Amino acid sequence: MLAIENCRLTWPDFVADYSLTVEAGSLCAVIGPSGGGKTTLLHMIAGFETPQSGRLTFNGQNLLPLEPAKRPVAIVFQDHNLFPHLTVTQNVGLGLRPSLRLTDQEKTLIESTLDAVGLKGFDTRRPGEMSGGQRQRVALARALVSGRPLILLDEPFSSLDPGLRRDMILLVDALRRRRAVTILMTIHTPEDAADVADRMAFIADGRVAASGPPAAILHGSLAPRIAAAVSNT
Ligand SMILES: Nc1ncnc2c1ncn2[C@@H]1O[C@H](COP(=O)(O)OP(=O)(O)OP(=O)(O)O)[C@@H](O)[C@H]1O
Repeated sequence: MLAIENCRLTWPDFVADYSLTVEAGSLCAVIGPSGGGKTTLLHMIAGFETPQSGRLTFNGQNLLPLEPAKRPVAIVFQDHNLFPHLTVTQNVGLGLRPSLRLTDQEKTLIESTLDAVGLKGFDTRRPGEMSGGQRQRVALARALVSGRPLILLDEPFSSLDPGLRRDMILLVDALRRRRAVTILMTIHTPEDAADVADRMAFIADGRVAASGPPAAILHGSLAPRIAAAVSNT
């Protein structure tokens, strides 16, 4: 289980105080108004931001003393951070070995992961030769090959058209079931994830204002705030 207890971050114009639990192996969609603190939450879990107080554990392990590379966490950014001069295999290989001196076993793992995300045969392509959706699949494959059990997706599919976005969310759902990973995904279009997420967390003003089953969040007392947040993004 991912357990975030009163993790507090303070800047001159923004204060966050997060509390949230996410069961291991589940998919939690993080929604809320722009500037509410969704990305900051993911950055804190990944170790890019350090809370002044609070507790952050994953399956009982305290993450706070660990630098980002040592955390059991892989993060996929909206702009996917692929290197344009590297092939698909090399970009994914960076998730395993930054030196890119890949063993045969690692190359096989990359091949099977590319297959799992629907990119069989794309291994020698470069990002510039692929569509936006295909590039996001490469970034997803890089996170998956790392073998890290907690995957954070920060608005990964918002630049895709609605049909493709939905396909990608279904792919994420299938992969997390097959690989038993825990996923936190920020999303501007909650309805895309309503039937696949186990949990939805609504974040505003640096706090988790509510979390629970998607139907309860989307149709509960927060519905007007969620509708306003979605229409403003
Ligand atoms: N390192 C930092 N220094 C100062 N302020 C920061 C820092 N990191 C985040 N913030 C502030 O935290 C607030 C929340 O930003 P965040 O990016 O987490 O929101 P968000 O909900 O992800 O928004 P969006 O949906 O627009 O991406 C913003 O006001 C931002 O300026």
